[in-house]
Amino acid sequence: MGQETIFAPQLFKGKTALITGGGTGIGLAISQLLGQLGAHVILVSRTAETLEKAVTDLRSENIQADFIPANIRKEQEVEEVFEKVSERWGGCDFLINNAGGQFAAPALDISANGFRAVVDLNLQGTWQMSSAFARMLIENGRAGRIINIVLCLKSGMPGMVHAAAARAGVVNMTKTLAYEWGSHGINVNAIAPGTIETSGLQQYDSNQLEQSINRLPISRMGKPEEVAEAAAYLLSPAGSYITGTTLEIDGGEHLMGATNQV
Ligand SMILES: CCCCC/C=C/C(=O)SCCNC(=O)CCNC(=O)[C@H](O)C(C)(C)COP(=O)(O)OP(=O)(O)OC[C@H]1O[C@@H](n2cnc3c(N)ncnc32)[C@H](O)[C@@H]1OP(=O)(O)O
Ligand SMILES: NC(=O)C1=CN([C@@H]2O[C@H](COP(=O)(O)OP(=O)(O)OC[C@H]3O[C@@H](n4cnc5c(N)ncnc54)[C@H](OP(=O)(O)O)[C@@H]3O)[C@@H](O)[C@H]2O)C=CC1
Repeated sequence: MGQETIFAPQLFKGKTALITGGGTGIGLAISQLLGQLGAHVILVSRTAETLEKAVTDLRSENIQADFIPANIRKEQEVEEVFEKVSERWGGCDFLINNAGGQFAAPALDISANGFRAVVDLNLQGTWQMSSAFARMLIENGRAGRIINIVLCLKSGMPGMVHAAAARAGVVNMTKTLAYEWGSHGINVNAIAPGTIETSGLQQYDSNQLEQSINRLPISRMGKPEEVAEAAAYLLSPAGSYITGTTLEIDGGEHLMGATNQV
């Protein structure tokens, strides 16, 4: 069955993709699509039960899927992920840094530790994964691609200052690493989703979500599958000359200016 796609069935045959947060929402849609296009997908997140269920479902569609439970905030666990990937499957070609999130709160209600937690997950975690992935590729003389899933940054994100700061850091990290690692054959890009219909949105006020959706040029929520198609494009041969960019998949939200998230 699988997801509807414009891409050819065996586009990613012979490729291996590691997807953080690959067991839920946007990450699961990316795992599903890359898998159905022939890639071996390796799902990474903290909750083994969620990953196990996702992998069982993917395998039932003849997708080659595996999982490694790990917390991307923990440097040692990240190192172990890549040791396992190298030992068990001889490395991988694509890294999708999708794991992330935050809590909505006015800036004055965010403690130093609250700010640190969000930066640690979204910026430090993404860096640790990217760095370990690039080292593995470069040691093996292998090319690769990285996609960082960020946020639609608009002109600021009232109610999410920690996430806005962390993701802006990832956007600039994307450009900088694209520059530094281009000569190693590693393309680095980001995707900035707008409001995408996943269970991750349950923590937000539904009235506020509705208001922000209503004002969009394309006035509906995005689907995780629409983000997955963009990821497949960037990972495909069509994306071979694209690096350092951030692709907005947001129904035009980036045109709208800031809205309050709390
Ligand atoms: C229009 C809306 C568009 C939205 C677009 C975006 C959508 C998405 O991103 S969907 C993604 C969905 N998933 C998530 O966002 C969940 C992610 N959240 C988390 O995983 C965690 O909350 C965390 C990583 C952000 C923090 O985890 P952890 O380190 O375990 O946090 P602690 O519970 O230990 O707390 C640390 C620190 O933060 C303070 N804190 C936690 N929640 C709040 C809150 N709601 N308001 C204020 N402060 C909060 C907490 O009190 C701790 O601080 P101290 O008390 O000073 O120690
Ligand atoms: N939905 C939306 O509207 C938007 C989402 N995004 C971003 O897209 C990404 C996916 O979000 P979405 O699918 O909606 O929400 P989900 O909550 O389903 O996805 C978050 C994923 O990240 C994983 N994760 C969280 N913390 C860690 C950690 N420390 N180590 C490893 N994995 C972790 C979670 O798994 P586990 O708990 O098992 O660790 C989960 O699978 C996030 O980065 C989110 O911020 C951006 C813009 C809009």
